[in-house]
Amino acid sequence: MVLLSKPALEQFSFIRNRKPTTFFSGIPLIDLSKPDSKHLLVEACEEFGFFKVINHGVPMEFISKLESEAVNFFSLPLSEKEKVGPPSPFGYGNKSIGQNGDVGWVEYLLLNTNQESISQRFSSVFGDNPEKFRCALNDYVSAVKKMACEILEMMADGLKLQQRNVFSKLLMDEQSDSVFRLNHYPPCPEIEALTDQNMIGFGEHTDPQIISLLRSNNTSGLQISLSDGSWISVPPDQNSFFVNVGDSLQVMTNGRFKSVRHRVLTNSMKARVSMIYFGGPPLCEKIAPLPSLIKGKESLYKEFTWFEYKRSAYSSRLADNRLVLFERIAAS
Ligand SMILES: C=C1C[C@]23C[C@@]1(O)CC[C@H]2[C@@]12CCC[C@@](C)(C(=O)O1)[C@H]2[C@@H]3C(=O)O
Ligand SMILES: O=C(O)CCC(=O)C(=O)O
Ligand SMILES: [Fe+2]
Repeated sequence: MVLLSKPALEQFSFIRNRKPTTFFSGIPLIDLSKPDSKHLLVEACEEFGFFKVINHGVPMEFISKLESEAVNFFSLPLSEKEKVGPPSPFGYGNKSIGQNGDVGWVEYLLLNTNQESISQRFSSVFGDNPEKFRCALNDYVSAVKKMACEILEMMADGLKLQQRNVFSKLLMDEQSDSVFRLNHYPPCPEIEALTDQNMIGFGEHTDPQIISLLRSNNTSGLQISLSDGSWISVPPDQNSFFVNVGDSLQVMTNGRFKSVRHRVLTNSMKARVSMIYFGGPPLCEKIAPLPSLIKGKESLYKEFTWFEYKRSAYSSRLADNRLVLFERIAAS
């Protein structure tokens, strides 16, 4: 990324009242090796829509290999990276997020998890060994998807649902519309010194899918919003995964689980590199509250297909509440 002139800076958002970061120590910690974690997991999804996972089973080798491929890619000259951009919606993006005017201090690669299309489009930038990137991606995504399914099955158990694969089967489906994203947030010490504010790397939003699994290097920046609207900084941990409840899971649990609003502030000293797997259902899948989670209550959402939701998401701004369109108006 290149440094910007003052007028060019105006397109970015900043956070005022810059204070030294204080990290929140109350993020729920889920140990996947303990079957009893299912209760903690349900509590975490109800209170925060967010938690940290240890003993996740993803080999460190897979993580390091993909991270190093990502670092290599982002170190290429801009002209090379732009050969696989702009994202439509997949591909390399720089500062622009989505198609509707959102910008952040970030560059990224947005991919669908269909390996065929990745290899074809990316072979030019991955130079003499595109296979290496493809393998690293494949190993990582398969391991993370497995973890996502385990977590979703523990959630179903914790919710006492009869069908423990009610959520995970959507990710396991061949047609699952899952997405993978590599984000790079370069440090920007000059800009932050000039303005004495933190820049927004990735503006506030909720993830539309069912579940997102995020792994970052040891650079801070991720913040989540609590139910009172305050923002808290998540202590980075390169050995763990962070999990977000997505909008679709909020709907399927009839609002019992909350999709977490989150954002990323840039770190003025260190680059942040994150890799996120967004587990989504097939496009034709009907998303609606599960009957057993409505019992005795009102259904809070109308039924819609993932295709309908996604179409509406892609015409929204990042910070929009995308679920309002699908809420049922309570009968009075
Ligand atoms: C501004 C946008 C970017 C986004 C598509 C959208 O129109 C609204 C949702 C955004 C988001 C957030 C989570 C990850 C992501 C890939 C997704 O599925 O929805 C992004 C989309 C994107 O970056 O294209
Ligand atoms: O890069 C991060 O740490 C989070 C980014 C994010 O929330 C997203 O890509 O949806
Ligand atoms: Fe996100």
